[in-house]
Amino acid sequence: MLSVSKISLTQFKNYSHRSFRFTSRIVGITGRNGSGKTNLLDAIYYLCFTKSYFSTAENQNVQYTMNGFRLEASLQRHQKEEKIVCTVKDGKKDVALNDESYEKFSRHIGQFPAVMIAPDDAEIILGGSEDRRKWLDALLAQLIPGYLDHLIAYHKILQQRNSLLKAMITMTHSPDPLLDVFDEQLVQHGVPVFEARKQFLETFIGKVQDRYDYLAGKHETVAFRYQSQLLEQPFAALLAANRLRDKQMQRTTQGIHRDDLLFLLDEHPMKTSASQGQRKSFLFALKLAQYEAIRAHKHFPPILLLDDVFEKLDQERVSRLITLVQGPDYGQVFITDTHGDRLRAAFADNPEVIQLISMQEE
Ligand SMILES: Nc1ncnc2c1ncn2[C@@H]1O[C@H](COP(=O)(O)OP(=O)(O)OP(=O)(O)O)[C@@H](O)[C@H]1O
Repeated sequence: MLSVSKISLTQFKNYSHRSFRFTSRIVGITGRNGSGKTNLLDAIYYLCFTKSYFSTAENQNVQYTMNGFRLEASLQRHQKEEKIVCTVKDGKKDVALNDESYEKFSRHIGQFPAVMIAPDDAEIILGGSEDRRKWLDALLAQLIPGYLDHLIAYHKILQQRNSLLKAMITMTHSPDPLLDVFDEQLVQHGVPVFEARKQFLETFIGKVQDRYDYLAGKHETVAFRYQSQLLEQPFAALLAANRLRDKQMQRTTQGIHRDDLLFLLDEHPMKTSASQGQRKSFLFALKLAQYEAIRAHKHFPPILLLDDVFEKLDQERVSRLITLVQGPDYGQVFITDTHGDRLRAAFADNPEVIQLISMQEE
């Protein structure tokens, strides 16, 4: 079992300094709009992933006018107490587990698995292919050792290759020998990422379908289609066949950085055909299936962070979700809501299972 028992936030977003103790398996966080509920979930996410779920720019996590923040948490993992500290000061980040700083943050990912379900997740369906890759990569990084390292290396080489393609016009010598080297490295790091994505998605859809049917209370067929240029030809051949085109376009046109996922509901694209309610159910199903995949892989349940679920799902779906997360397959769950009464009522059958924390209390 993995759980957070204590967290302290200093100069993190709207928090000057505040500590919280978590004493139950289910923690309800209540408070007005803008009181910092989501920011608290994000702090927990940050400690697990060494980055915010919401903000890509680190300075957005630092309290306005300050020059750094500190997050510290005590966690229980397999009956052992662990301490994680993340600090950012003057743009420099440090992450330490039990007082030992990481040289590579990627070593931390997957050790303290967590899944966030938040309003912005709609982008996974409605946004561009980058949003879907980001979701899939965050998931696979927790499951497959080395996945993140391959992905980071791939993107670094891709950037160098693209810079070379742009600089080519001003060059007096042929860029081909250097492109050969980059291509070899792209294949070396791109193929394992492609294989991991392909293999994972083949079986994952079954889990999503189960969760969708459970939440919706009826059966509608959901499906994915993994779209990758690497399904058509081996990567090395693709790069070779498109070199001239890449030179003309001044960028790398083929590769796993172009992968996408097509989500289907009853064989129609979810993005354009599904209703808002169907999309919401699908997103929850996707995230819950993600949770289960991680649990099955790690042999212990991840931390589940549920932001504003009551605003997103109808009462019937919320009550199915609440029943599910109280079950034996789930570990520590954090749920935010603006209404304490609504949260209390949702757990009326089992009130002792939930600890309620109000943002208004200091
Ligand atoms: N870098 C920052 N420095 C200071 N305050 C910040 C920073 N970033 C965000 N905030 C503040 O945090 C608050 C938002 O907090 P959060 O999103 O956690 O609220 P919430 O309780 O989840 O609200 P809602 O119920 O509307 O979802 C806003 O008042 C915002 O101004």
